[in-house]
Amino acid sequence: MSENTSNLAEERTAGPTAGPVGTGDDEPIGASIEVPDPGEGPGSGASRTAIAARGLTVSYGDEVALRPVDVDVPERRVTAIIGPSGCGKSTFLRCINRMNDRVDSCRVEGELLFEGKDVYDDDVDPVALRRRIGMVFQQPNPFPKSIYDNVAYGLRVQGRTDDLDERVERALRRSALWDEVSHRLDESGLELSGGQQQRLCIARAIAPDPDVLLMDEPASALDPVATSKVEDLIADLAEEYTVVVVTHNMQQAARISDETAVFLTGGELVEFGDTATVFGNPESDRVEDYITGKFG
Ligand SMILES: Nc1ncnc2c1ncn2[C@@H]1O[C@H](COP(=O)(O)OP(=O)(O)OP(=O)(O)O)[C@@H](O)[C@H]1O
Repeated sequence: MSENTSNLAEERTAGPTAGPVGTGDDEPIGASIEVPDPGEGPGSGASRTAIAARGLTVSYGDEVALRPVDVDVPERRVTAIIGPSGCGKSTFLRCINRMNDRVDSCRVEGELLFEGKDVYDDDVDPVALRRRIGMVFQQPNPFPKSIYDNVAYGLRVQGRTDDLDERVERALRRSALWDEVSHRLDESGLELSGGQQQRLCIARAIAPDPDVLLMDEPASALDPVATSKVEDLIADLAEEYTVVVVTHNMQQAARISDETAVFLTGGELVEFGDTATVFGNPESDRVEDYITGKFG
């Protein structure tokens, strides 16, 4: 994993993290969710904590969006965040790399620790933080630049232009896009299909080699084939990165994640645990009602 978090305060770099954040409608809840066996999953095995919330509370003006949240997100695993519309999933995700800083009315209390350091400490540079915690949004949002320049963007901003070709190729291979674009790297990223654009955005996010990848409904704007490719990719990425993914789609959460956090109305984290247990044998009756479609 990476060097000490103290460099969060030292770097002055920009990452390609900005972009539209979409919100979608809840997808219909399927009658049956295939539950993996406990211990199965993309990144099975003991893992240390990468991100921890301690009494994390978030309000927009007078409206409380997250009630005190305590959670430990393990390193190099896929953690899914599920829950009904408006329960604070995106708010939680955006706390992790301080995207909420951009919202004037947003007030954050409590602690959000990344490798033990509170990301809201005064000496943390949010831009340096976002270099280590990349983000992918619901709507694919490539820059109006070539495929190559999209992937190279964050590296160039950081002045890391040595071995640029190799780094771009590696990110595109890691995103399962290289074979489809290697012969047309000079073409605009906007000319790719929606699913390819989303994998390009993933390549752009991982090219600067972050530790964490935050994904806000990364497949909800995609067709089933493209969704399946992105799901496969998410599982692969957990070999190298800590992945936190917000999804409305419970089947998807069950398929791709090792851990699942269930937020319910009012911004309450009601259950967090390994995905097989959360879906197969939840502790909370409210969570059981939610995942079986009795409300939500
Ligand atoms: N920029 C904002 N300004 C004011 N209120 C906001 C803002 N963003 C979110 N909220 C409010 O905070 C609450 C949580 O919203 P959030 O987008 O985090 O929920 P969500 O679970 O991700 O919803 P969805 O599944 O619909 O995307 C909602 O009541 C929402 O209206």
